[in-house]
Amino acid sequence: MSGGNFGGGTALLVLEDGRIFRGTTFGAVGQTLGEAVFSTGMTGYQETLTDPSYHRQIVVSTAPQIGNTGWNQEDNESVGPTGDFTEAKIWVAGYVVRDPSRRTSSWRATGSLQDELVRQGVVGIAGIDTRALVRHLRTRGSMRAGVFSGDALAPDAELLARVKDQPSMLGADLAGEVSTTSGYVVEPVGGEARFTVAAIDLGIKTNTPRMFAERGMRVHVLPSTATLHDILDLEADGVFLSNGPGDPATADGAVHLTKEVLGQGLPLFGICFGNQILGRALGLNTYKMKFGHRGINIPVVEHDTGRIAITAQNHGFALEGEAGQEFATPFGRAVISHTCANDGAVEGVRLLDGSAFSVQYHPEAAAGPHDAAYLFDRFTSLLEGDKN
Ligand SMILES: NC(=O)CC[C@H](N)C(=O)O
Repeated sequence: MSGGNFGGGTALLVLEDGRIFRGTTFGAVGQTLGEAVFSTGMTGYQETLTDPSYHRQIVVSTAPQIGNTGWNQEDNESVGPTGDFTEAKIWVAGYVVRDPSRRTSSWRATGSLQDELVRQGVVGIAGIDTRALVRHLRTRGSMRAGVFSGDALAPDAELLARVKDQPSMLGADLAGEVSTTSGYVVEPVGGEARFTVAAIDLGIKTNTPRMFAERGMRVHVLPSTATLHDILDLEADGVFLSNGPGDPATADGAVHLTKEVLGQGLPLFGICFGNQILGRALGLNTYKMKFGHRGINIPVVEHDTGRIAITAQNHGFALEGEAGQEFATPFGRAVISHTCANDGAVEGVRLLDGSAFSVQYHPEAAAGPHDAAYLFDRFTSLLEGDKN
């Protein structure tokens, strides 16, 4: 299978602090704007590219060779516009790599990464010294950026002006831009549903409903605008708050809904953006991290047990708080249950009575290690009535 035709033309990556990296065209030719962030995952580029949480971000891959396994119809993490799992959108705004594979080699591949980027009009850049770029982003922090090639090329000062003209990720309200508008249902694996879960889609990854379905749950994936009435109408046994893009400080609607759900005493579980929203509903604040956590080998400590899980992560914001800190909320006492072993960032919260809990990392693990899959079992036990 051919790897596609790339590397022909000049492409520029322009950062908002004026630093410019020169490379070659990769994927679509043209212009894209977004926040430059880096991911350290050595595998799973298709899951990363299709994760709706990356909406409006230009992703830099620290893994130097990208594209070896091409593109397949199984690893998509977004749902297609018609609810079709095989026809998934690439959500990243742009893709920055060192060395794109010239050849696709996988029995699952239906095409090349290059061709899929072109088909979906996603502008990339290759031949970049990604080590230098990532060191720059670690020192200066994630920042606004643009990739330019073909007709979009212009004098540096003009490109920089375009980069600075875009809105910042701080204050960006994006969940409504990626959420399903109609809702859809994911049926339990093996027939009869043991429980019904209302999943609020703020940018949900496809593997999450699948994890519930494998545990005998019927999952109603609801739009980000869903109300408590929608949840009660379904007679849902529990509520799930998904991952998603943007600044959690803007997600007032989801925070309000979460408070209502907690007020009803319905079991609640959240992942990533969902963790930030549960935290806010419990009275915590969020902040923008310098360069965030994006990768598939990030260690997290669970304070109850001292157990460490190696986790998949993708977040640029975090909750304020200290490891093991307990605090009062209108819904009972809560605790900062998990923190990152690298930098102490908050990675989980829960109500002490066990009825609501969430994590900043990705137990659905697509891509990533499966250490944290037990959290789906914990939610299952919670729906069975066991709060521990
Ligand atoms: N993956 C996510 O849910 C990301 C949450 C949020 N947008 C952040 O960057 O922190």
